Amino acid sequence: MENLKLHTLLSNLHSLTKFEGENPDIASIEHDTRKVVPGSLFICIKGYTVDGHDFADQAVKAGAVAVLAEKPLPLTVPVVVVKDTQRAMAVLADAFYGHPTQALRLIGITGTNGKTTTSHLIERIFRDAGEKTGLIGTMFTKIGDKTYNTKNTTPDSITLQKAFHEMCENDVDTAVMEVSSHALELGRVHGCDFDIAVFTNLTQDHLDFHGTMERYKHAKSLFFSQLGNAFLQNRPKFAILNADDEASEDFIKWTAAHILTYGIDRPADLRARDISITAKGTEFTLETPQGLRRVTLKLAGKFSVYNVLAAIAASLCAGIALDEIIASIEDVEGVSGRFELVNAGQDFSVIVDYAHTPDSLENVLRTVSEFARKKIFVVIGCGGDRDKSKRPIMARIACDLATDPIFTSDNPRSEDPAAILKDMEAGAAGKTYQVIPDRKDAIGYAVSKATAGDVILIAGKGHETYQIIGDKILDFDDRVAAKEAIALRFG
Ligand SMILES: CC(=O)N[C@H]1[C@@H](OP(=O)(O)OP(=O)(O)OC[C@H]2O[C@@H](n3ccc(=O)[nH]c3=O)[C@H](O)[C@@H]2O)O[C@H](CO)[C@@H](O)[C@@H]1O[C@H](C)C(=O)N[C@@H](C)C(=O)N[C@H](CCC(=O)O)C(=O)O
Ligand SMILES: Nc1ncnc2c1ncn2[C@@H]1O[C@H](COP(=O)(O)OP(=O)(O)OP(=O)(O)O)[C@@H](O)[C@H]1O
Ligand SMILES: N[C@H](CCC[C@H](N)C(=O)O)C(=O)O
Ligand SMILES: [Mg+2]
Repeated sequence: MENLKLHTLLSNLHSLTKFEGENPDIASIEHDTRKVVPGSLFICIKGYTVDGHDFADQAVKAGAVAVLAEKPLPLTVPVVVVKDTQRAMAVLADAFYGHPTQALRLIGITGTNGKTTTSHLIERIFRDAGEKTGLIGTMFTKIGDKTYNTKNTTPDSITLQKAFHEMCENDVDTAVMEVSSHALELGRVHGCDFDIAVFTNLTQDHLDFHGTMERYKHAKSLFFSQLGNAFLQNRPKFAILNADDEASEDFIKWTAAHILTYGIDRPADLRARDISITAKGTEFTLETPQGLRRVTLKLAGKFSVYNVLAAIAASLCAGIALDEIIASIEDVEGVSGRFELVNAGQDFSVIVDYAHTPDSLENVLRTVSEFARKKIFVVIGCGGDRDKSKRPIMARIACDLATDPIFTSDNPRSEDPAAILKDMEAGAAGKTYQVIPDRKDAIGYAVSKATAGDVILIAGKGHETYQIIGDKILDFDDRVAAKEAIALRFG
């Protein structure tokens, strides 16, 4: 990146009060002292844990040449005071990195479940169509063939714009990203010029953060109401909405973008009918304005059909040919940790899945029920420091839809694992279940009890390769734990 003068950078804020202080070169912008280098502009953010203003002097010691804050600070470098540093950070990040999303086709996916899966499907279609792609989401950030670890599903605005900038430098044509409700609420995607905004569904999660389903829905709706309000011929904006989810009815009213709907149960522009679940996956007939096609997926369940419909709709809006899209989709084997089969020579099925909400757990267990002929074991926990009200609901679903539910731990974080399990048990009064707090033991128990033809669903952690207990991040992978347990039993 070329250095920018502080005053030039600040002009992007369009503040009515002109900053008259010194005008150093800005080499980088950071909100985290741990990333500050000589020449950085440090932005103070009031966080949920600490206040970035308390770290400003540390930033200066690390080489920051200017500070953006919400109050005057006694520092040796210029301090620019704004009302809301979080908001200013998004504007400055976009400007510092050269407004990268204006040079990319940007596709975002929001919704409670299915964001990662749908984003991976879309990325695959565009790659097969010969485009260079970028991907940002829960599992990683990918630019061309390089992948980077991510902390958040949707990163903060600086990390985000930096990734987009790198995409532009690497000639990426299309960037596909997950847009979480937290990101929408906290303005992490302010300034991102989305071309296509996709909605998967809205069901219960994250009530610890949003408070009510209404507020949660409102956060999701921002994605569509903020989508380009100009009818540009060269860059039309599209909202891809799930006709079977009633939240879409409001999103349709609140967006000015062109709308394409998809669905199964209700009329939609793209509709799947005659769905049949086969041993190898799912088949359905696709109705589109461009004709009918029979589609054969290697992916399981009705919920996968929704993700596929959303991906097809987004790709059609970008002008990719329907038959090309279907060829790509039919070739997809699956997404890591989503309904992933673990085969280690055992005579029962073991499935690792990322279901960690009531709706996803119910969907995935219903899908299992469609082919399971004998017992269904489910190993399930609920995350610590996350929505407590979903715990009893998930436990009840596990008891209602599996024959052998086993409650265990899933990233207890700062909470006592026993207390989380008690919250779960409150939803399972009168039902039969086991409680095995150690996740490895819980998986071992299910594997030791399963017999030929049974199914074990290990839910909640999917692709995760860790278990967070207290402030320790321990190595843990459901797929490895299952394989080890199978090896122990069958030698
Ligand atoms: C609740 C929430 O969203 N928290 C996010 C927030 O953290 P925070 O407010 O606790 O930050 P903080 O630690 O108080 O720090 C405040 C400021 O001081 C700075 N600081 C702090 C310490 C230090 O030594 N030096 C320093 O400069 C920090 O960089 C920050 O600017 O800002 C951080 C940096 O951007 C985020 O990584 C962090 O996400 C945490 C890890 C998190 O768990 N978030 C979850 C709830 C979340 O956002 N989830 C959604 C996905 C949900 C889904 O997919 O279903 C997501 O998009 O990831
Ligand atoms: N369209 C869908 N509707 C309901 N459940 C789904 C759907 N797609 C996937 N799921 C279920 O949700 C789980 C998580 O899927 P995925 O990772 O794609 O969602 P996500 O929205 O990215 O989740 P997160 O917000 O945690 O990143 C899957 O393992 C599956 O059980
Ligand atoms: N994006 C979700 C992931 C939850 C995954 C589950 N394993 C847990 O830790 O609760 C969250 O941060 O709430
Ligand atoms: Mg995700």
